[in-house]
Amino acid sequence: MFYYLVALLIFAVDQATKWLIVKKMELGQSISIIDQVFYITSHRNRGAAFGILQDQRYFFIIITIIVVGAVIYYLQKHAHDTLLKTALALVLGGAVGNFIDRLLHGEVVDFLDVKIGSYDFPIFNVADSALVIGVGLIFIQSFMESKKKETENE
Ligand SMILES: CCC[C@@H]1OC(=O)[C@@H](C)C[C@H](C)CCCCC(=O)CCC[C@@H](CC)/C=C/C=C(\COC)CC[C@@H](O)[C@@H](O)C[C@H](O)CNC1=O
Repeated sequence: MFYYLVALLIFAVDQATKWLIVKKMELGQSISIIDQVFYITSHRNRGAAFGILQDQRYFFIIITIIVVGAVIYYLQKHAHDTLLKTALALVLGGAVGNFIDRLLHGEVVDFLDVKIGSYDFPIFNVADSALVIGVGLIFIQSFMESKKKETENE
């Protein structure tokens, strides 16, 4: 139950920040936070990561429903490890955050604009961050699990 509250918190922060960007900034407007490194830029994406598959709204909605279903099933049935449950809560909160954008508007609000040297990383949002961190933690947890099994079998 606690992990659903974590997901709800991620979802609420994601939606609140997107709402502020839509209300307080013009599309395309950019505010420098750390010059040459970090900007808040009001952007919309009708695709997935890196803007792939533009305008595949219903495809993304279906994929997200599958992702959310799998995460809830796993949270209920198989996840016992705190790290894994936290990771799944991050993925759940992030997936639902972008899902609501796609369902209501057919596009996702992005605003975190990071420039790494000359490379301008795709503008993303809180939901994307939670998704990437959540998936990263799942990889770390499964790697740790396999290491533990290896030492047990020795
Ligand atoms: C993070 C998953 C993207 C997120 O997936 C979602 O919603 C899920 C729940 C539903 C998708 C339809 C299905 C997952 C597709 C898999 C995927 O995408 C592989 C990603 C690899 C990963 C390797 C590290 C890149 C990460 C990139 C970015 C995130 O950087 C922090 C840049 C984000 C910007 O392009 C921004 O415009 C994106 C926009 O906000 C819409 N977001 C989505 O589609």
